[in-house]
Amino acid sequence: MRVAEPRRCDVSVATGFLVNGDGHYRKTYRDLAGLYADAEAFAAILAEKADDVAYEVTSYTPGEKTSDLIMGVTRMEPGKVGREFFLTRGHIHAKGDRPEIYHTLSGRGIMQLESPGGEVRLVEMGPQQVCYVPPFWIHRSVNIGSQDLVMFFAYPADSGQDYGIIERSGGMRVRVMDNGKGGYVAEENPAWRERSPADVEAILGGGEMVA
Ligand SMILES: O=P(O)(O)OC[C@H]1O[C@](O)(CO)[C@@H](O)[C@@H]1O
Ligand SMILES: [Fe+2]
Repeated sequence: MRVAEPRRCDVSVATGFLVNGDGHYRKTYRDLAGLYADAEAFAAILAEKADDVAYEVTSYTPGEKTSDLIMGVTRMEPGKVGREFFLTRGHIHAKGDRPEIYHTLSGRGIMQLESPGGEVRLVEMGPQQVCYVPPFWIHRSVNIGSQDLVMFFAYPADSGQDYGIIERSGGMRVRVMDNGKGGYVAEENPAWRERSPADVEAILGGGEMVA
């Protein structure tokens, strides 16, 4: 068996890019339709900057196996839709037992986590703090600061992303909102629907998790 070549990439914290990677995608505000609670405020953002970049990901994918690690950098703009802070779409890994790490390089964020059973964890993320996202947690990042949120991430290359799990439950269970005092508050999402025990079991697939 031939061994893979090492790869050196550079992280540009200032631009929020992984330099010398092999992947790059952008999400515009138009791409984020349906994620936010305040439809009127979202329409106003679309009217102003529908095709501007809301967040972008530069990455390096060395292979496709469980034993390959995709690594990259996510850069997310600061801002709010109404009182709700800007966020990534969020997903669970299609292979749910795959974990992920996120290392915050700059900005202030929340790693918003939700277990299949509906438990919620909000992990505050500042520079040089690393969040371990265990297997089976739905995860999304939220920019609660006034600057770009820049995070390095790594996860097994065969993880995949399942976005439907959030859509099917009417969004994530809480929304991270401006508390009007320079901080955030988690508010219940009234549209959220609990997953059935059968759904939860299908997601966990006999795997183990703590929460
Ligand atoms: O894939 P989403 O939920 O739009 O969010 C993007 C973030 O998640 C990732 O897909 C990694 O799991 C990164 O590309 C980035 O940190
Ligand atoms: Fe992920």
